[in-house]
Amino acid sequence: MKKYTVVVCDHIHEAGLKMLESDENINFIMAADVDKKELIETIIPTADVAITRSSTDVDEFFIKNATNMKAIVRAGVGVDNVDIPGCSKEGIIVMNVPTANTIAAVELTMAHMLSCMRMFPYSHNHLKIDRVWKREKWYGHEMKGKKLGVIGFGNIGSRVAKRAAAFEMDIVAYDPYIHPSKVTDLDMTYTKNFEDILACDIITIHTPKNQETIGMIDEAEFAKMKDGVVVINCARGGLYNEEALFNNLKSGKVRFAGIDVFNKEPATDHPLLDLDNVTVSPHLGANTFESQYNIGTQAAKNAIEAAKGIAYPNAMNLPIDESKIPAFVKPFLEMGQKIGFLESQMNKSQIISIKVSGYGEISEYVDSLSTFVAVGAMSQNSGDTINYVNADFVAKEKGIEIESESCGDSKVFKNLITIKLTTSEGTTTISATIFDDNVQRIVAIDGFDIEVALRGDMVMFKNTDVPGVIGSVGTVLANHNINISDFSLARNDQSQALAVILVDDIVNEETLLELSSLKPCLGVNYARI
Ligand SMILES: NC(=O)c1ccc[n+]([C@@H]2O[C@H](COP(=O)([O-])OP(=O)(O)OC[C@H]3O[C@@H](n4cnc5c(N)ncnc54)[C@H](O)[C@@H]3O)[C@@H](O)[C@H]2O)c1
Ligand SMILES: O=C(O)[C@H](O)COP(=O)(O)O
Repeated sequence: MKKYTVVVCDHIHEAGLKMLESDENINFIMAADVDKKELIETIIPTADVAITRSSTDVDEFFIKNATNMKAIVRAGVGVDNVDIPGCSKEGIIVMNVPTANTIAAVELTMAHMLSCMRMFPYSHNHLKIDRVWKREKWYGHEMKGKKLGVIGFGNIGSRVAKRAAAFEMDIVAYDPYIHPSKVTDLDMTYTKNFEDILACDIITIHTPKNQETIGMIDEAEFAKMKDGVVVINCARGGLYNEEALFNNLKSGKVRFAGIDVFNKEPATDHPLLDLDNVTVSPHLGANTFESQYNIGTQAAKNAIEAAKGIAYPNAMNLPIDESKIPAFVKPFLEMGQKIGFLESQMNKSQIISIKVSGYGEISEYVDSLSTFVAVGAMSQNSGDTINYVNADFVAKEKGIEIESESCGDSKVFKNLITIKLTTSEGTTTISATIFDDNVQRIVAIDGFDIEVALRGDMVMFKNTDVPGVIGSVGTVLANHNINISDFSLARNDQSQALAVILVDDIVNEETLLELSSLKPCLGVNYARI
């Protein structure tokens, strides 16, 4: 029985571990407490799938050692510590578990907000640790009537806003990537002007960490804030420049900050910890029993499915999200891959370019289609190492140009794809469609209108259009004991003919040579689909 190795690199809920343990196809290794260098050097090379969290960086070192890896499941949301392009290059699919910890992070954000407004941890410690009862020291501020600036109105930001609205706060949201109605439908203010956020009483950030958002709030932004502003970060360390945050907390410009995440974690020696106007937590946004149960079980399920090649839920680097494509597209993708494979066999030399054109509704999906065609075309030379994740990278590395074009409607077919493969020795162009009964059909090869199925062993015989050719070709094949299952013929206006012959047996070199030595022959190609 085939066994797949799933390595768990960080702690996940026991229920998830049990799922892995009880699957008979899974060889499961719990490596959360293994030193990271040892993990990567000795265990990662054996893994088909790895489950990670923010404590395991999937960086160049990790990827270099992930020689057997098919997929990585990030048991949580943030993938800022996963080198996604690096994984794509090696054909590793990256998945996350996007919404399972949303509520946990939302509620921790509210906890920090309330703590900052009432200095709660400090009054708590004053009484509990120092045993001082000094109520006049701990005047807080109310949330009601204050302006809350929410940066990033996704799963977490939008829910923080709803909870803050229940505290009767005025919400201003900044998120250029959503439709404003997502905010205005909730009777909140949507702004495209970042300064509106900087003018708020409390600012909370909920964006991913990427090149655009790192240091999004720096000295210049702090300078524009209200004196006595409160800032919260339960998203990712570094979204507020930490040095600027420290300076502005120290000066009192920022009255209080609630911080769950740090640029470098673990952060036990961070300067922010020396200040007495911050509430801090050690990256606890996802740490509730409910959320960890949900994440652990979903991550385990996804890892098992990915290991077995069944599904890749929430894959971030596949060319297409299968759950979002209409059913009619899938057979075209499959057929595109087959045609890429066929053309690369018809024209066995260095591939220079691949051009994919789509007519009809399929034209909206030509980009995804071109990836599938590239997988088919390159698999002839690259075998197992080519897949949908790395095809575009490998093509680029090999200097293969991939082009896709969306054309209008086809004059004849509801949907039509045309794939042109250019190699150092010539060009092959095939057009194909899917008939209503879901049958894949080639409808043209190199300018010949010919209807052919895409299957099995195919001999393409091109000749000058003179009498007797069909008989001669049939005789050669019969002499070699090769049975013909289908014979299609087309002619062009240059007195040439093309026969596509589907045969039941493998055609060897000797037979192909004999065919090409027939007098009217202009070329013979053979492909196995
Ligand atoms: N502290 C924790 O333990 C914890 C837990 C869960 C999530 N997170 C982090 O919280 C953040 C938000 O997670 P989510 O689940 O809400 O993600 P999400 O993808 O649902 O929402 C992110 C939102 O940010 C917006 N955005 C992106 N770039 C932006 C920009 N430049 N300016 C303004 N808005 C921008 C996006 O349009 C999106 O609406 C992520 O960084 C995630 O890693 C932290
Ligand atoms: O992005 C996330 O999902 C959170 O930051 C949680 O990270 P963690 O899984 O390392 O706790």
